[in-house]
Amino acid sequence: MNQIKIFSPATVANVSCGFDVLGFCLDTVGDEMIIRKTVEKGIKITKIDGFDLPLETKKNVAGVAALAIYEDAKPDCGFEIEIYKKIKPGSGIGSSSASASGVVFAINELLGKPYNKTQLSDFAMKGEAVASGSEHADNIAPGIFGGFTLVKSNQPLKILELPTPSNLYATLIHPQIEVKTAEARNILPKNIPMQDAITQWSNVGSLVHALHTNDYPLLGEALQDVIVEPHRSKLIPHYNEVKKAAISNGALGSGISGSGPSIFSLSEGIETAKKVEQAIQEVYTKTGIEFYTFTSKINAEGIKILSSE
Ligand SMILES: Nc1ncnc2c1ncn2[C@@H]1O[C@H](COP(=O)(O)OP(=O)(O)OP(=O)(O)O)[C@@H](O)[C@H]1O
Ligand SMILES: N[C@@H](CCO)C(=O)O
Repeated sequence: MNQIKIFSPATVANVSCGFDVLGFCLDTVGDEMIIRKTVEKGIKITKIDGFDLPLETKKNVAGVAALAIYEDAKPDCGFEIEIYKKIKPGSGIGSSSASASGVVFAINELLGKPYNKTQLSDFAMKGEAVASGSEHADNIAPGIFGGFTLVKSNQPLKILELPTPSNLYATLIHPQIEVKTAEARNILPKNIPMQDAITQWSNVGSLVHALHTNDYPLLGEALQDVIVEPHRSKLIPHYNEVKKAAISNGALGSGISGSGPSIFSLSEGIETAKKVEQAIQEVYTKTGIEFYTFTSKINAEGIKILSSE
């Protein structure tokens, strides 16, 4: 195989209570990438379509992630990368992570799959760090593994695959403002009250249990964030109204997607998710702020191969 085209999906990190550890994979939105072997050694980004991002290898998360796997594998060839970007950078649905995960997945395929998914996530994290200023795998893991994932530890990297309830749908709204992950991390407190920690870890445990037992009401109860949301929700206009509209129209719960500004809601069944999407659109239409919404099933597969030659 000399060339591969892949779909690298958008992802939702944190999932309310699981800051830096929980994430899930979306299906309807994602980037496409073409990666091909070259005789000339090294990593080159030859095209970025859609958004104005650096072509320079060491300034682009895709380039840095590609270098991480390339320097470890030491293959007898180089790689060039084309990125067809559909996920807006700074949207909170894992734009940078889709590039980092996609490229390492593709290079691994071109090399004959010498690495496992955890090793690929480790390489991708090196790229993600360029965007956010810290290494975290909560967007990368759901992209590479698919479904819901929990990052048990970063060093050594250990990722747990959680079950994906088949009738669970995510509705996303992306207000057209940019929140940089690095900035959204800087506003967080360094210490948290014990009572908040207790509430949060009770919710993380409950959410994992709910996924294992298909307990939708418990999943809804667990979608609470008493630590990060109070600080970051201030960066998102009409955040509380969106949440209220989603929940009063049947959503199990809502929260900030990654570091925002996107807001996610989870619903049981596509009909409810579509009703939630409409209610959220009504809230935002009145504000005059540009936005887009979409509803997606949870993508249990993760990154997909579109073609290869
Ligand atoms: N290939 C790339 N794709 C997207 N962003 C990139 C890429 N390479 C570098 N960047 C930089 O990364 C930053 C966007 O990443 P950031 O983590 O802030 O957003 P995000 O990935 O959409 O959010 P989140 O991780 O919260 O879902 C921008 O400053 C952008 O210039
Ligand atoms: N866990 C990360 C996800 C965004 O990259 C954060 O919330 O800062």
